[in-house]
Amino acid sequence: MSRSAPLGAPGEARGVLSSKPFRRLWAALSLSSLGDWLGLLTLLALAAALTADADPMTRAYAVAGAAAVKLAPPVLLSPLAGLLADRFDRRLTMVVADAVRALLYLSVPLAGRLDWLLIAGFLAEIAALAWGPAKDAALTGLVPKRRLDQATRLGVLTSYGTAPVAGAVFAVLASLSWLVGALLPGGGERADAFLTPQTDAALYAAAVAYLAAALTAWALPKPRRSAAETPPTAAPAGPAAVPGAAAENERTTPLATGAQSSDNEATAQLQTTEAADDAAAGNERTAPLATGARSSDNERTEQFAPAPQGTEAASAQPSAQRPEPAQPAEERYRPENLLRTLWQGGRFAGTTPLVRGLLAGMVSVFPAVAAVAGVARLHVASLGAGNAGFGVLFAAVFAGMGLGMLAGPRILHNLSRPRLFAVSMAAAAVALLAAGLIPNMVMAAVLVTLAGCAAGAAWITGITLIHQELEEDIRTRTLGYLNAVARAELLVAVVAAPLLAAVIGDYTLGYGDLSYGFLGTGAVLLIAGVLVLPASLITYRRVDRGGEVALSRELLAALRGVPLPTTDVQQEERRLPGTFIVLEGGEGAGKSTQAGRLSVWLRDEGFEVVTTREPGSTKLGMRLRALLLDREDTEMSARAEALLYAADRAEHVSSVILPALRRGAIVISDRYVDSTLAYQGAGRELVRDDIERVNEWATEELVPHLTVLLDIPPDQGLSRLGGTTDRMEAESEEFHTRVRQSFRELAERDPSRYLVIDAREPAEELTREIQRRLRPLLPDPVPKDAEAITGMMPTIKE
Ligand SMILES: Nc1ncnc2c1ncn2[C@@H]1O[C@H](COP(=O)(O)OP(=O)(O)O)[C@@H](O)[C@H]1O
Ligand SMILES: Cc1cn([C@H]2C[C@H](O)[C@@H](COP(=O)(O)OP(=O)(O)O)O2)c(=O)[nH]c1=O
Repeated sequence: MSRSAPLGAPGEARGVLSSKPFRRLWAALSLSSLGDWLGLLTLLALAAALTADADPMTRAYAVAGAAAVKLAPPVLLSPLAGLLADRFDRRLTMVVADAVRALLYLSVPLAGRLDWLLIAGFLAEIAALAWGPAKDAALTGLVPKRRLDQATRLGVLTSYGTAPVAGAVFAVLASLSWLVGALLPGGGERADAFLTPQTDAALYAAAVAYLAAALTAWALPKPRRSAAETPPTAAPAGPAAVPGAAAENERTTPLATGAQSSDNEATAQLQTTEAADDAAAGNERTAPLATGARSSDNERTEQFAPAPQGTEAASAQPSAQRPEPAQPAEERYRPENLLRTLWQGGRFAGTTPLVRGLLAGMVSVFPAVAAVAGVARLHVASLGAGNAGFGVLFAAVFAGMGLGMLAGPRILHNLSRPRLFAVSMAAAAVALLAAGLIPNMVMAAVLVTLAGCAAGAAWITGITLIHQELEEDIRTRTLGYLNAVARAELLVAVVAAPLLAAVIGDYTLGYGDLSYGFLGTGAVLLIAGVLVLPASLITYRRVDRGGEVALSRELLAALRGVPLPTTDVQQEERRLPGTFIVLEGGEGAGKSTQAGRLSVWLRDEGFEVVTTREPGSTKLGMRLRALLLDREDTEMSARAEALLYAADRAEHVSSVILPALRRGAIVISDRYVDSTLAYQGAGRELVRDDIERVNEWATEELVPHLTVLLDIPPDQGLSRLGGTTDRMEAESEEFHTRVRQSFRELAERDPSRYLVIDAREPAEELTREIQRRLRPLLPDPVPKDAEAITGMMPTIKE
């Protein structure tokens, strides 16, 4: 499993959304998720509203209870989903579950009672338990297998992307109904922050969203798939799942525990043979209990499902209509068993110190941010804001998280990932601390956004690191475990947060004329920050690989967007005794001439010298060189060209340069990575970052100690070369001018690692300049007899 494409990459979304049936399913999922989030918001707000006159503790119980009924069922009752899964037609299940939820949410404002609020909320979640597996199975049926991962990721992204939307909708509806209430006769008294009509509007909106989702699901086509494909194990959706883990866990995570995955394999095998049986026996093998329901569902489905393209003619003839099984065996869904995952998970988690540190960090950040959602309603009330403020705060946390996931790693891309992880954790902690201490609504919204942003960045970085660090098998289990822990934590944190706030209570601290309102809800945020801060320090210790550049220096460089000159340190880390020198420059600049002169000088000094060049210093390289410089082959795409140079380089580094450096030799290479950056990056106008990444990988991040840039105007360099030109030399003047400019920019970026000289000077003068710069870098000379080895290495043309 390769690293996942970035979440929600536009290209990715476009790819899956080009399928019309999936677009429908996606619309149904979006509407349903919107309903979920609106439901959560209204339940929390209404619980507070209905207990507005009660004491703070009762109110906290009401809010915590509302959170519990909404979040506990997916955690505690996930085995039930297994019983429900595949018992009924999936499309019908989705429609019914959405319709039931719509009716339940409609009934809440009509009843206007706390006990019914809690019961209705709970029942709605039971309906959601049936909806989830049905949606996942529908996904398998509608999306081609190769797109399934993308579709699942888009689905998870949508589940969370709708959270800030719901927050904003809630805020707008609350403000509007407040306004209407205030304008009505006697409105002055009714414009109360806790007034239920404000939440009623959002409940109606949730009901409308569910109804629209039901209608959209109704229009879904009947799934058809080939029998041999294995079922997906869907990523969890809805408020109870965890963004990063779910997004990255691909489709196998929920079945992450050992027992489950073996179950799954067994099922997959079984299903393949069963599917064949199905085709022959018309699904007679189906469990008796389900048969009746299925066949009638099936008929209905046949009537409503649009015929697939190209089969209209066939289906017009009754004899051609052979009922297909409503629930083909290969699509049978195995839901996750969250409790089992939690129970079994700890055994394999944390195989290396880095992973242990990451896991510890991630499980400490998540509940801290979840606590914000738990206290948000009561906190905004204490800050004098009403439901609209609650909507804003809720939207702020989730929008912040989304932003952090998308932008965090990009903005600070020069910071090492383990450090980015720990720094993001600390930033989330500080933002929470400040949010807890500053009793002001606007500041709360800003700080909570920042905390969400930092937590989102930490989460996505942690997931990426886990992907990098762990082998596929253990990684899948780890992500599954993490997902399960985070969901359980979300439940505990959201429920416990309001209770803790009520237990702490509000205080006014006075000093002379000054007074400071210390809020119980603020204290919860403060505690969250206080807990995460030391956790971030411990995590930093664990995940930081040590011996690197000071964090402050690296952080500053990352914020300024400049790469850190870590090369010396990296070389040190590698403990390579050799010295790596590269000559760069345009055509005819005199690189080979200088390489030859320098090697003569260095050998005289007693060093083992390896002079080499790119492309073409290895067997493979020679073939690549022939391909790359063949004038006949003008059709090559720029990317292919860049990759071929990188391939040549990978072979060069691993079979020539690194072995020589390990021996302690001085390696002089005529061209290296900068040539690709200049020729393919600037010359062919490819994205420099992409080339850098590919080359970092190809070279195992080997960076020269010194790069000598022989700078010369292209026309003068080219005029020095006699005879025929190769494919690159034959490029236009503008091309070579861009190449020259790019070389100069690369040198300016990191002057400590470059020597730029005017290559128009006489060769002897150039050699002297290089010698002056090189002397301090050279190690103690080695015995003369090492030169024998040098003779074996590829030589530079003179
Ligand atoms: N400093 C210099 N001044 C004038 N001519 C030079 C100088 N250095 C090299 N040359 C000549 O220029 C031509 C190209 O030099 P070469 O070292 O092969 O360049 P490159 O390897 O950069 O393509 C050769 O004929 C060489 O003798
Ligand atoms: C190493 C490298 C070379 N090149 C081009 C530059 C040169 O035109 C050609 C190498 O040919 P070569 O004959 O070795 O040229 P020079 O003597 O000037 O080094 O390949 C790239 O475009 N990208 C690269 O990464």
